[in-house]
Amino acid sequence: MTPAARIQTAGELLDAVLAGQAAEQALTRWARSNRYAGSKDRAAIRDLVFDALRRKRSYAALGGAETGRGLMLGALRASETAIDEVFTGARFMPAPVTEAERAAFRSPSEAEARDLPDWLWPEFARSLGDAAEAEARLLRERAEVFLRVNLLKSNLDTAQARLAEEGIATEPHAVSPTALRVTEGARRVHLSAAYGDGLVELQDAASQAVVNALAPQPGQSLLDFCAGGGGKALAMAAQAGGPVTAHDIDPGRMRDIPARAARAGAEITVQPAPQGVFDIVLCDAPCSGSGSWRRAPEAKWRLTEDRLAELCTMQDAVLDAAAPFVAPGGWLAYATCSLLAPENSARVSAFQDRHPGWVMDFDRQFTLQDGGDGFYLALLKRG
Ligand SMILES: C[S@@+](CC[C@H](N)C(=O)[O-])C[C@H]1O[C@@H](n2cnc3c(N)ncnc32)[C@H](O)[C@@H]1O
Repeated sequence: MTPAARIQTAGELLDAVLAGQAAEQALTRWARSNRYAGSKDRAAIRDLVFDALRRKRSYAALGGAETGRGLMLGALRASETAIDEVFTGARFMPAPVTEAERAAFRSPSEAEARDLPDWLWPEFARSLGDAAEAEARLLRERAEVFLRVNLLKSNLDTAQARLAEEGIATEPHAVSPTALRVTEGARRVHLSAAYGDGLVELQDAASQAVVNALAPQPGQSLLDFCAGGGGKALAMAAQAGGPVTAHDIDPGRMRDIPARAARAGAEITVQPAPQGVFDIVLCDAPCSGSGSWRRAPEAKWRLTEDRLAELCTMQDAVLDAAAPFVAPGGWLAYATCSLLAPENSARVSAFQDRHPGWVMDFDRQFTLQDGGDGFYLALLKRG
C-alpha cells in the first residue's frame, strides 16, 4: 500500500472507532478482510490510528473536524506534510481537500493542545502539580516497549544476549532492575525463542518497579488479590523465588495464569476463594488506567466524572475485601496504573479512616517522566 492509501484506510478505521467500535477490533477486522495488506501496512495503519487517538482533540482542531478524515488531515498538518500531495483523489487515495475543509483548519487552543478532556484537566493538574503539563504532553506520545527479565530462568545479561541473537536490541532501564527497554525489533518479541522459553515477559517498567518496591522475600506468603491475567503475580513469584496465590473477583480473567506460570517456571496457585492470611497482599486495583493511556488512548476520552467516582467506590471495596487476608504485622499493597490522586492517595487515606491501625509505610507515584507507565503504589502495614 502507498502511504496515502494507508492514510485513507486509517481515516476509515477512525470513523468506525469514533462511532463506538474498539480500535483493536476495527484493526483486526480490517486485517482479516484485506489479506493483501502486509505486516508493514498493518503496523503503519495501526500507528496512524493510535497516534490520532492519543491526539484526538488537537488533530481535530488542526484538521477542522472530529472525523477520521479530519484527524488524518490534522496529523499531516501537525507533521507539516504537504496535504495536497496525499489527498489527491487518485485511486485508493483520500479525496482532494475542499475549500470548506481548508477554512475549518485552525490552531488548537491551549486546552486542546493538551489532548485531555476539559472536565479532567483541573483534577489532573491538582494530582500532578508542576508535572501536569509534562505528563499530559507525554500521554500524547507512543509508549516504549519493555520486557521483564524472568529471574527464575535468566538474568539481564543472558536475556539481552539471547534477544540480540534474534535481532531484538534492548537496554537496561533505571526505573526497574529487571526491566529491558526494547530499542529495536519490538514486533519480533512474541515470536522469539527467548520469549517462548520464558526468559522474558512483556511488562511495563513501572509495573515491574511496583513489584520491586514490594521486595517480596523467599519464605513470605504472597497473595495477588486482583490477579487478572497474572502480570504482577508472575513478577512477584520471580522476585521472591517462591509461590504466589492468585485471586480475582472474576476467575475467568485468570484463565491464562497456569500456562503463563508454566512457561515462566513460576509456582502460582489460582484460588477463587483464598484461605488464611498472608505476609503481603497486593491489590492491583481496577482504575481509570490514566497512567497507561498511551497504550489505550480510547480510554482517555471515555472516562467521565461519574465513571471516576464509580472506580473510587470499587477501589474502596477492593481494599476492604483484601485487608482481612493480611497477617498481623503484614503488608497491604495498593497499586493502580493511574496518575489521579482521587484513585491513589485519597483511597489510601479513606481506607485508613475506615480502618484505624494501618500505618502507611511508603508510597510513590511513578510518572511517565520516570520512563514507564504512570503507576501508584502504597504499602500499608497492619498494626
Ligand atoms: C488492573 S486489573 C489487574 C491486572 C493484573 N494484576 C496484572 O498485573 O496483569 C484489576 C483486576 O481487579 C479485579 N477486581 C475488581 N474488583 C475486585 C474485587 N473486589 N476483588 C478482587 N478483584 C477485583 C478485576 O477483575 C481485574 O482483573
